[in-house]
Amino acid sequence: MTCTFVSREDRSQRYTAVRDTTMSVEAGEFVSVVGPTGCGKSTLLNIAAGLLQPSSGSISVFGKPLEGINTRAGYMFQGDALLPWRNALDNVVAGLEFAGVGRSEAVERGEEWLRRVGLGGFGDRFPHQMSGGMRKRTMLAQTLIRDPDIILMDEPFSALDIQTRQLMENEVLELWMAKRKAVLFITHDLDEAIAMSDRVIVLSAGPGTHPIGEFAIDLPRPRDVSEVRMHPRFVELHAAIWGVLREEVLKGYAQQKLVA
Ligand SMILES: Nc1ncnc2c1ncn2[C@@H]1O[C@H](COP(=O)(O)OP(=O)(O)OP(=O)(O)O)[C@@H](O)[C@H]1O
Repeated sequence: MTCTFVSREDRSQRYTAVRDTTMSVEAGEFVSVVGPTGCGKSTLLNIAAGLLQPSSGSISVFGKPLEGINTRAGYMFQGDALLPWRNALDNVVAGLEFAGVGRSEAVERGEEWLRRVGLGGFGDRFPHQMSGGMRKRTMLAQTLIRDPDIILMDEPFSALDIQTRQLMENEVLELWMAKRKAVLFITHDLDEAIAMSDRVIVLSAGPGTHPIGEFAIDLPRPRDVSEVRMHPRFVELHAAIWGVLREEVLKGYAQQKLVA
């Protein structure tokens, strides 16, 4: 699959973000994609979500070609995606409401999910009354409440401090271990990718991003993201993947400096 953006002002101006890329995630598999900044990671995720059409190539979901929005997927964005005028509970149940679930069932399931993400009793807080970690937990509950078969996450924890981040990574792993849904996880943090995943895919710097390495993460589960970093196999995998990623990060950085 390839994805080229055409400039609105000048249609001869084109930018091919992703080129000749084939990627698959098995049911129940946790796959991370790492790559230098601006290389096209979010573009790939938007394509998987059905928010963006590839310029050529195709996407299939559980064997069927994807047309329009990927309704089997839940999407957790990089930034703050909560509605500021809704409290935590009403944010969590928004998707159920849109799907036509009745209020009392929605509230029951919403409260259950708030408890699962450690926010039991905080349902009446508005986004501005919550910490960054609480907002992320609310977003997590909002994404998972509809029980999607595929979970798409775009650097979900990049804005958090390291302690909150590790807590949330462990929570996501725990929830994932219980349900084993397919996860496509975008991050620029190699440690996070290795600690969480079954497989790590490395993307090249753009333009024309494509996978340049793929690594099976054969670390035992269940994992604690801070402990697993001490595992000798973790260190080995980190060195091997960084060997592939390093050059691309430098290229990506040089390009950003050119643009700036
Ligand atoms: N709608 C668009 N129109 C034109 N160019 C775009 C559009 N969306 C993305 N791009 C370009 O495509 C490239 C890839 O963007 P993308 O957001 O996928 O990168 P990323 O790897 O997710 O970045 P980051 O690590 O900074 O989040 C960038 O150079 C970006 O400027």
